[in-house]
Amino acid sequence: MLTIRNLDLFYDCTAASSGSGERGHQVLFDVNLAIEQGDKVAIIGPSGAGKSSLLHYIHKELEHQAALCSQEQGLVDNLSLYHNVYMGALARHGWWYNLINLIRPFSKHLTAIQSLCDRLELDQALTKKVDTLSGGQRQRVALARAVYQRQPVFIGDEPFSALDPLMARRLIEQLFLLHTSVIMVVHDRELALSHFDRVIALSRGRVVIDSPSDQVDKCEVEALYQSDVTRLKIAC
Ligand SMILES: Nc1ncnc2c1ncn2[C@@H]1O[C@H](COP(=O)(O)OP(=O)(O)OP(=O)(O)O)[C@@H](O)[C@H]1O
Repeated sequence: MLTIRNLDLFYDCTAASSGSGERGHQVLFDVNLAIEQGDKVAIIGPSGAGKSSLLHYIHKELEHQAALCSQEQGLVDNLSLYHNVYMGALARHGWWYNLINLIRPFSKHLTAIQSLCDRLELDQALTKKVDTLSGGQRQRVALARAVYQRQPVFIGDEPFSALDPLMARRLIEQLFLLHTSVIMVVHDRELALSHFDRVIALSRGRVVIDSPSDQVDKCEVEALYQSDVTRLKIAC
């Protein structure tokens, strides 16, 4: 589905064949990856390792078959939960259809969005404005909007950071049912190892682990995070 070879990425997200100071701050170094259809991939690594940068690069490459749920949710506060989720479907319809639906929602979409919200444990009225929702509820609205794009690939940048771990596990199972492939930055290492088929770990812009999750050495993962802490302590 996607092959990345010798990727060097700079802060302006320009890909180049080799590292060079003149391109600015380099964030990814010589990344080589192949992502297949059906893969359920967790991307882990310490803060600043380059996870979001890699994820956005992957989204750019898979743009026409992938829905992105990014950290910047981009919800429209004075619109309802329904309208925010419906935004995922805007590209599937013409402007006239979208305009009518904005004024008077079609029952077909009301039913589909209600059912999706039920699956994502979002038990709020569809008419509720999103600025009255909690952080975790807003995160699930953003999640629902991405799912409502109905793309085969789901790409998520820590979409569960405001949710309790048990709910996060249930929602991942729903995402796996709703998408052929899932590629997600995950902060919770336990979750990455227990629920995803494959784990990619980054450290300082390099891929240091790319393995089936049941073959990942947990000590190696912990050392990855620990080495970052040690580095910080030495710097202090
Ligand atoms: N737009 C940007 N301009 C300049 N530097 C950037 C930009 N975006 C990211 N960076 C830098 O790139 C590096 C990797 O950032 P990135 O957000 O990809 O890391 P991350 O692993 O996702 O971090 P976190 O877990 O904290 O979200 C960091 O050093 C960051 O400061």
